[in-house]
Amino acid sequence: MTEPLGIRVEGVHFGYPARPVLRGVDLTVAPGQLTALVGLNGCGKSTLLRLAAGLLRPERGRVLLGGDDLARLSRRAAARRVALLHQSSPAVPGMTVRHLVRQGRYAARGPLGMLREGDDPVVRRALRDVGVEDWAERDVDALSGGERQRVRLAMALAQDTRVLLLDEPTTYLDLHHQLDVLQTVVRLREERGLTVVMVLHDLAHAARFAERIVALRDGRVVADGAPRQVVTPGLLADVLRVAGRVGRDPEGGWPVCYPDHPLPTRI
Ligand SMILES: Nc1ncnc2c1ncn2[C@@H]1O[C@H](COP(=O)(O)OP(=O)(O)OP(=O)(O)O)[C@@H](O)[C@H]1O
Repeated sequence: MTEPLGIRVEGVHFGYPARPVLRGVDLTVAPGQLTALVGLNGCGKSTLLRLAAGLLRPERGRVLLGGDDLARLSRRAAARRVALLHQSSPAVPGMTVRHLVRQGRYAARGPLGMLREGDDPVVRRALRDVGVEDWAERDVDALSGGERQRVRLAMALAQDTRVLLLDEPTTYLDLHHQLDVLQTVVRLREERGLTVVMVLHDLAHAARFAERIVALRDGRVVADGAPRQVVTPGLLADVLRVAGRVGRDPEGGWPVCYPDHPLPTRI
């Protein structure tokens, strides 16, 4: 197992034209930590992950991976350290699952774009990690939404990075595969020492699988801590704009939410 890498987001401001999104985000993710990022639609979760992956540059502040400022790393050097599972991506007509997952190896390619020796075992392992090896020769555009989501996760794993950023990894998945994917993430993080940040809309999953929950509102971190401390009726109301109760799982002890009704929201 290689040493896990930590992430530091320092005073980050970012906006799209005419739309400020992040307004001074500070966040330190310890090496090997499994963090869930929660918040309302449009509050900036995906933007924060894109900044942490080096796909966007902060207007102010900086993002460090393992102590190195991402702004000083080339796109390829960053992609060797951090993989991002995007929220969605278009299907590529005629591309097989194996071919798509191999795209995850682009950062590991040599200067002439050739796959280095040893790439295929990484691709095979990624296909196995999410249980899609039997589909390797199928066309991606012939897969269901949930099947495609798992293949996209395999592509991110094929990058073989120490930091994994997952933007809604359970989207399109049935409950069986939601649990399967989240347990796989927990297992890989333990086995390979990955640092994981994942955006989850399901607070029940965040409370059960993450060791830390970070909540964003209006472009700022407004709650940050262990699920047992952070998941409260106040968080439901203030951050997720839902009135509800919070109890405890009788066996696991993690917080369980009983949402009741939505509260007014500006977004
Ligand atoms: N490429 C873009 N150009 C302009 N505005 C954008 C762009 N991408 C996102 N935004 C806007 O920035 C804000 C934050 O978007 P972001 O995707 O980070 O939110 P999010 O918290 O991930 O939302 P969701 O839960 O819906 O995925 C939103 O208001 C969105 O409309």
